[in-house]
Amino acid sequence: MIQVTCAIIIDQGKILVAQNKENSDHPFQWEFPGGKIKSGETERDCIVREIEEELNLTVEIAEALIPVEHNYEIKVIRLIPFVCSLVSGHLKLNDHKAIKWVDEDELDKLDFAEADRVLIQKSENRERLKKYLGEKMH
Ligand SMILES: Nc1nc2c([nH]c(=O)n2[C@@H]2O[C@H](COP(=O)(O)OP(=O)(O)OP(=O)(O)O)[C@@H](O)[C@H]2O)c(=O)[nH]1
Repeated sequence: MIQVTCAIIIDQGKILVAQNKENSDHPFQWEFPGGKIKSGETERDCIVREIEEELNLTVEIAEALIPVEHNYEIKVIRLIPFVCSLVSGHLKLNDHKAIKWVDEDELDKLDFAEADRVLIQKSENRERLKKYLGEKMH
């Protein structure tokens, strides 16, 4: 099983979602940015590193959400989510086709990678997310 962290970055009540490139495993689908945990690395170190690498942003972890496991047949992943706030940085798209900031109700309309859909549909994750939405985190 591949261990993958992802960041649900919330700023001013909106959530950052990232679109995969055409040549990725899930072309044009949306996901939360992140990536595979390197050996010897903590989950928390991994997500902060990945967001720097992929988006050139520094984030701070607010809370861990509940991980989900998903079998894509070609691979099984454990997706480990963290709610994060923005600290600094100028956004660069180093890995993705696009990003956008969405409201919570838009999450259900996006064409997400399957693991991400399971993640956001989990009622406990949804409940935990709500407390960061509609308010500024700083
Ligand atoms: N980052 C990320 N990957 C996800 C999500 N959902 C999901 O199914 N995945 C899958 O999990 C795997 C993560 O791999 P990755 O390519 O993002 O990780 P990485 O940056 O460490 O990869 P690399 O160093 O091998 O290029 C991919 O197969 C990706 O399709 C998600 O929300 N975020």
